[in-house]
Amino acid sequence: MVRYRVRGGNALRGTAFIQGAKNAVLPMIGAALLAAKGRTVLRNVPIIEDVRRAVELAESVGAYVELHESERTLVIDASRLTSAVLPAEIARRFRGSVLFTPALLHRLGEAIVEGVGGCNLGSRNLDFHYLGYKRLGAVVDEGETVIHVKASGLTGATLYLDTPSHTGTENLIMAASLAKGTTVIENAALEPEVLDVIDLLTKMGARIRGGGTGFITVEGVDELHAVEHTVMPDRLDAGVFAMASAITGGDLNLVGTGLDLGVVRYKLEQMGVEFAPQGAVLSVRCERTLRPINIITDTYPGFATDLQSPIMTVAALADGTSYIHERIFDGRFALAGELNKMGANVEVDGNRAVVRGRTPLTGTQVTAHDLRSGIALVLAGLAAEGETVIESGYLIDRGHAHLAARMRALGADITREISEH
Ligand SMILES: CC(=O)N[C@H]1[C@@H](OP(=O)(O)OP(=O)(O)OC[C@H]2O[C@@H](n3ccc(=O)[nH]c3=O)[C@H](O)[C@@H]2O)O[C@H](CO)[C@@H](O)[C@@H]1O
Ligand SMILES: C=C(OP(=O)(O)O)C(=O)O
Repeated sequence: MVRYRVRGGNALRGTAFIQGAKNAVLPMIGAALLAAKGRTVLRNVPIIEDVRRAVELAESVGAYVELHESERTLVIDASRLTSAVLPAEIARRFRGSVLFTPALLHRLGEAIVEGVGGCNLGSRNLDFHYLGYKRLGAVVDEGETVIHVKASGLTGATLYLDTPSHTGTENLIMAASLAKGTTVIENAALEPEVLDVIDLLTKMGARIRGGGTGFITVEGVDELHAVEHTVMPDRLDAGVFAMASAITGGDLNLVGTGLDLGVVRYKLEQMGVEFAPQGAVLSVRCERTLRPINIITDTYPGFATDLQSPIMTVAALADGTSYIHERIFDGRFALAGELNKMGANVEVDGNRAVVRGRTPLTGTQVTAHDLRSGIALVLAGLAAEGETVIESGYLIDRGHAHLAARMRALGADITREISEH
């Protein structure tokens, strides 16, 4: 059991180093398995539990993988894949496991998916993935627990996503990259991480046009080769550090190549947070009482659902009533009950929440129900009086690298503990 212990009241000051993006590196590990020769090198890899699970999963299908933690570098040799099975005990522990299917399909002619994990956020369907594979010529056998996808070569087709699924877009681009002929993906996801994956695949030899337009065309090629790529910075990690600066009255300099917080920055500015880009560094501070905010989550370039829980904590500390409308997932308000235990006043009605601030927060024992509610509780702990103990800290470690050490370096009083129970 991992738990985080936070004693609130310290302002966070200094330079925060933003990790590489979880939601870019996971599809990249899946993409590396498409290369039948050579070694792929991924740099700026976040040392998070999801990456460790992805390494285990890649090894379980026969890839040779080196994770050089202090160099934040992965070396992946997928020249000898030996198993088409994505075993339940690893695959059920992270969502990114879904991104291994295209490589197994192309390299071994089948993928046997024993399970897919990820944050528990209500329904998380995969129908767009499987419908897409079918339209490319695969046979998909959806059993009670195991899904078997088979194909002796894929052929390009026109695909349409009902909503622009993030991993769905990545999977269908990977599947189309080695298919015969042209594939068109309509209503594709626009997320920057998807564009970073397209950059990697393009370096590998894939022919992909239209990234970022919602309308992607892929001309299939015969093979993809192993290359080197640097993972983009994690805008969710950056958003969390910006919020930590804001709610503690701190002053942080965020460092992460080409960091772009988009709408998150504008929403925090509406709340009174000041951002000052200084060349490659983004400074964040807040010297005034926070104003309340309205948030509607959406696919990119809308407000990212993954920062909805963290901004709920910020809203609880703002002076007035904030409104949050969650439009991506139907079960992403598990944070509300935990925040209320700390003294917040959050009322949930379906996919809408009303946050009445400002209420003083007091430390107590709380539970992370998913990665982002976990990090939102760390934020609450930083601003609370007394000690906050956050159970189920593994969920936080799924997505944030060396969190306690990075926050301690900025003045936070936070420790990460491991116990038997
Ligand atoms: C590893 C990774 O990149 N995870 C991210 C990815 O998850 P993930 O790719 O799983 O999220 P999707 O964009 O696919 O899902 C968004 C919504 O679409 C629905 N849907 C999706 C696919 C499908 O085939 N059918 C369907 O109905 C889901 O049930 C959900 O309600 O995007 C989410 C939304 O930005 C983020 O919260 C996750 O951090
Ligand atoms: C929902 C998330 O992750 P995953 O899709 O990996 O479960 C997240 O990062 O908040």
